[in-house]
Amino acid sequence: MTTTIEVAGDRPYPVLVGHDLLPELPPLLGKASQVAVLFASPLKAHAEKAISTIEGSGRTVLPIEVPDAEAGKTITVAEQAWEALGRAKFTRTDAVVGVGGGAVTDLAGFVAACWLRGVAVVQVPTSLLGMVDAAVGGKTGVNTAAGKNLVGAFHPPAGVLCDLAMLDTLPRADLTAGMAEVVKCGFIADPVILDLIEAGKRDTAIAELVERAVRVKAEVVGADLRESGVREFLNYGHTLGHAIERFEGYRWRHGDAVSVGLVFAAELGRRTGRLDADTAARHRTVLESLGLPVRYRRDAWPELLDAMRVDKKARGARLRFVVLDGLARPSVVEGPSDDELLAVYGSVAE
Ligand SMILES: NC(=O)c1ccc[n+]([C@@H]2O[C@H](COP(=O)([O-])OP(=O)(O)OC[C@H]3O[C@@H](n4cnc5c(N)ncnc54)[C@H](O)[C@@H]3O)[C@@H](O)[C@H]2O)c1
Ligand SMILES: O=C(O)C(=O)C[C@@H](O)[C@H](O)[C@H](O)COP(=O)(O)O
Ligand SMILES: [Zn+2]
Repeated sequence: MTTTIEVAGDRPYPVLVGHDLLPELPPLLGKASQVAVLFASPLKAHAEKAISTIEGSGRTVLPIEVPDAEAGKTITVAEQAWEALGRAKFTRTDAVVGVGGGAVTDLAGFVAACWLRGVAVVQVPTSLLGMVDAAVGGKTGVNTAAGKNLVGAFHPPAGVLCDLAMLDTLPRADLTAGMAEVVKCGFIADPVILDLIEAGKRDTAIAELVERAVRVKAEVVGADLRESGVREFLNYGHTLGHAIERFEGYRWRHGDAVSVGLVFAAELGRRTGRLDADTAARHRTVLESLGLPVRYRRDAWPELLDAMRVDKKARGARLRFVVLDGLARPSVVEGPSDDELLAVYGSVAE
């Protein structure tokens, strides 16, 4: 069964969740006569199926293979893709398709957002994290030495195909990392997600978990594409998470870093008197039960604090963190002192 979740906005678009969704791809490509398909080598087989489906609709395909994972999410790789589009004389009615995990869909979206100031992109996420988060919502971008996703654009896709069959080839560690964003959605908006995971239904209820997490994301980004309000809540756990990713030179999985960041944010909520101790402790328990990391290096703190200062939610010198006032009640805390933050870091430091 295929479920369609509509994302509202100036240009509403569908997110399809189900099996064998590639036949749904051509109608999302509009008037494109050329379609660039961005993919990394582990997804070559999946990309080839997408390519033959697009070719079967009478369009010309430009396959663009990019480096895998975060190694592909750079301005250099984006530039190489733009050069390829230039050589192919890609026009405004042509389209880009991203087939891959969140790194590839972020890159594909960014390439599409900038080419001729914006051509259509259709996302075919192949990782759990890509399906429940990265491919939905139109945040696109690349990493730089200064920090995670600091260069990018808001560019919503024309459609998203979450083909659950693709998860069969996803390495277990990447599936686990994706669960961190699913858990995030559970804490900020939909506690049934947490109940399902605690009942041990992570694998048997994967379709329901994906759908629930997509609905959380779709509702938020449909209301606030450009993150002027509620969209910040999707950044729960990310202030420290992104700092860890930078500290690790983008070699840690995003979801793993977010997992540590979620425990940190829960503790910040508890220490500032907003969140009850049981809900704070529940973060650690549920993430640990999934095999996600909940601790990080004590000696990294000065660099992590420095990295958090370029977080997009910061305003001037004031850091801002998403916290919980209770289960499914996200809010923002502004300007905690460095001493307070260090004390909170003690709860995840090892
Ligand atoms: N734009 C957004 O709103 C948003 C949201 C969340 C995360 N992100 C970004 O997404 C990225 C993380 O995404 P990710 O966790 O998917 O990591 P990833 O894209 O690095 O993929 C992880 C690994 O899994 C492989 N893989 C993916 N699907 C596969 C499949 N079906 N079969 C076999 N291998 C497969 C990839 O090739 C890669 O080696 C980060 O860059 C993060 O910043 C963006
Ligand atoms: O969609 C959003 O908004 C999010 O914050 C979702 C996050 O899971 C995601 O990692 C996002 O890329 C982070 O955005 P950033 O603006 O902090 O780079
Ligand atoms: Zn994230």
